[in-house]
Amino acid sequence: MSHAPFDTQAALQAVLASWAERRWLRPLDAAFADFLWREVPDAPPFLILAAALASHQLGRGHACLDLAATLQAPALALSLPPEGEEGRDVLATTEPPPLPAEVLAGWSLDRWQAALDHPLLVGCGAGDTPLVRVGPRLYLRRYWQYEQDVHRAIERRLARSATLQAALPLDILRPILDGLFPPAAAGEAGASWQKMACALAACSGFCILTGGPGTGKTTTVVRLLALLQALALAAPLAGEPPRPLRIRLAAPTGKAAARLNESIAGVVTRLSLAGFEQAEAVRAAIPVKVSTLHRLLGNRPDSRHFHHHAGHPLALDVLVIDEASMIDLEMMAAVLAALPASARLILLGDKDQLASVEAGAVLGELCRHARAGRYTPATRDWLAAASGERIDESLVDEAGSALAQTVVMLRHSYRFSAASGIGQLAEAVNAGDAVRVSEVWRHTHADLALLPLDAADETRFAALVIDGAVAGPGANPAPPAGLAQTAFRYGYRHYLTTLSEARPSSVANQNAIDDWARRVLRAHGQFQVLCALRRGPWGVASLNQRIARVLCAAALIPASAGWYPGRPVLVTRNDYGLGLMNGDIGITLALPPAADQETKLRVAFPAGDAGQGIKWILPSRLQAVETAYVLTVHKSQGSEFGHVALVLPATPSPILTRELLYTGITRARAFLTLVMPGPSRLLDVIVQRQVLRASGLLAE
Ligand SMILES: Nc1ncnc2c1ncn2[C@@H]1O[C@H](COP(=O)(O)OP(=O)(O)OP(=O)(O)O)[C@@H](O)[C@H]1O
Repeated sequence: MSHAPFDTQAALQAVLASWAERRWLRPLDAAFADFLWREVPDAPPFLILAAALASHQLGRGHACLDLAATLQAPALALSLPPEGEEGRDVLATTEPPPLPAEVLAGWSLDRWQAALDHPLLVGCGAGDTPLVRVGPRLYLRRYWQYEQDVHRAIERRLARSATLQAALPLDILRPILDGLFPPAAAGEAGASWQKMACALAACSGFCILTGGPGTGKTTTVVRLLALLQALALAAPLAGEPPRPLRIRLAAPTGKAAARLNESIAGVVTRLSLAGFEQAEAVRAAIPVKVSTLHRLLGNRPDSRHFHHHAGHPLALDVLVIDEASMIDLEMMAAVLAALPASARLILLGDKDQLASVEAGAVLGELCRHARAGRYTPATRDWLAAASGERIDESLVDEAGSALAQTVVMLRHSYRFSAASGIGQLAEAVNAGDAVRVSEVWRHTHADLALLPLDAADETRFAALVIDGAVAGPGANPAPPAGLAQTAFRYGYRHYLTTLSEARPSSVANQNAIDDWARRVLRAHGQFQVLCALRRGPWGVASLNQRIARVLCAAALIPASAGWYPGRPVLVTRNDYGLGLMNGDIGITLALPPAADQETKLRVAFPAGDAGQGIKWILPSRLQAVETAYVLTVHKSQGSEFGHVALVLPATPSPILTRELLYTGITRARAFLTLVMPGPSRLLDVIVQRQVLRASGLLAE
């Protein structure tokens, strides 16, 4: 009996066709396979299979196909069958397609790699083959190139560290650092890491500050920018007059840019620069405007290319990118290409969050060893002299890479105290520790609730979405009276009543109208339902409809479909014409009628780049929006809300991973309700499942 009954062109074409028909593969993946077969009719079937799967993996965020992982656990590595189709036959009339495990049965890594040995189609480096194989990783050429470009560009920047360090005399650096981190703050847990981060970043062309929510990434980067400006103003390069550095702040999405825009001005204003020689000049030289990466690079309509690139670099000295976990490989390559060789790149982000949905989990990959530190003895000693802080010996490693010397993980959360349920839960989930997760639920926390919810339990569902209420049998545990802080536990009633009660009576005063929109948007930010999946009864589509019905039945909104006042919408595609970015959230408002006119519906969006402004858009101009009573955790990245109700599905799915749960939990600023329609052991399964993105960024 043949081990591989699918190893003929006809058999494999039938497999790929059946997968494409079921949407297990994207039309693009199947078309790629067809193209290769047309171009090279004698290509081995398992080469074509690998090519189609490499394309499929790209669609799932992997930079390449990991052949070894695919052979070891095909369903897990490929996430096939996809979400919602596990274990059931959706189209009962047709024969179920063969599973990847059946197709790959009997194949070894050696044999698969040998099948890929085809010089016309698969190369092993530079060349013009459509595919590139590096060991067990198979790439589409473009993504191999991006990975190479990113790898090399980072190495080049890291190579400047020694020169930068040598050019930075400690007698200049140390007093500035001590001024930015006065001893009182240095005594607190975590402050020393912030100080060390500034020291390391000051002498590197590339650095990463990673840390969970509220660990002080923004605070630290503002101090770092003050340090860099103070150095530039005090000790200019030989022969040059002192000039402030040209610094730009950016974020991958409009939402993330808007959030940093909101916070950074306050942090800069509050920054204590007592004792600084040119304090106000330093402060004035720290920018407070944040743009999206697309805007910074100058996107060109209908093109993958940007206005700024290696041949036309950005005119800047320092680029800070916040929420860097959302940068995909292609964007990272574009950013690095457009940066002048002398510019510094500083990435801020939470390495444990979900990565971009596009291919490449760049930040996660670069921070793979951040927890372990891996600082060399030389770094330890230099840091001790530069900052007065000592690294714990467990984080020292003689063999630490150049990259490890410029990655700093901030380890203390200033937002969540040691007693915070959200903080403890996030940590336990992040550590993949199911026992600690159940331990968290055994205690009472003022900021955490667990709500088991039956699909048919309309009353409790309504209480949650309208008033943020968590009550009834099984709701665990109710905060004791002394701890209850109901003030922040809003539901959607909060923004909907702000909408009706704060509405100006006349359209004449634009300031009053804008102010009303700002209040509604702020109130809306106090509560958000999140979920994991798109499909099924606990997916985004059904939950959105269900919530609209509940709010309509409570007379909080006038309709549950179409455009109506109160409808929150999420932008799902960048629209440069309207200045809206994928992920932006707006609220539909009925403007008060001007004389003789009808009420006009407009959607109010925070203007983002312009700070506190409001953008008013006619609903009919919004081509790519969805109702946003519920967001997927993926879409919620880069946003935070006062109270988050995180709804898990009733059954496991490959989408449910530790990173997803962690990202969902950490979207909550003040209160988290975890809604569990399924058994509590589902949490254990999720906590133990990690996203492993195939990549070779650190593999060289
Ligand atoms: N060294 C410190 N001492 C005291 N408070 C601090 C310190 N660093 C940060 N904070 C406070 O902790 C809070 C969170 O800080 P910050 O916003 O800088 O964190 P972040 O990591 O950028 O947060 P986010 O997860 O929202 O991006 C702020 O209120 C800030 O003032």
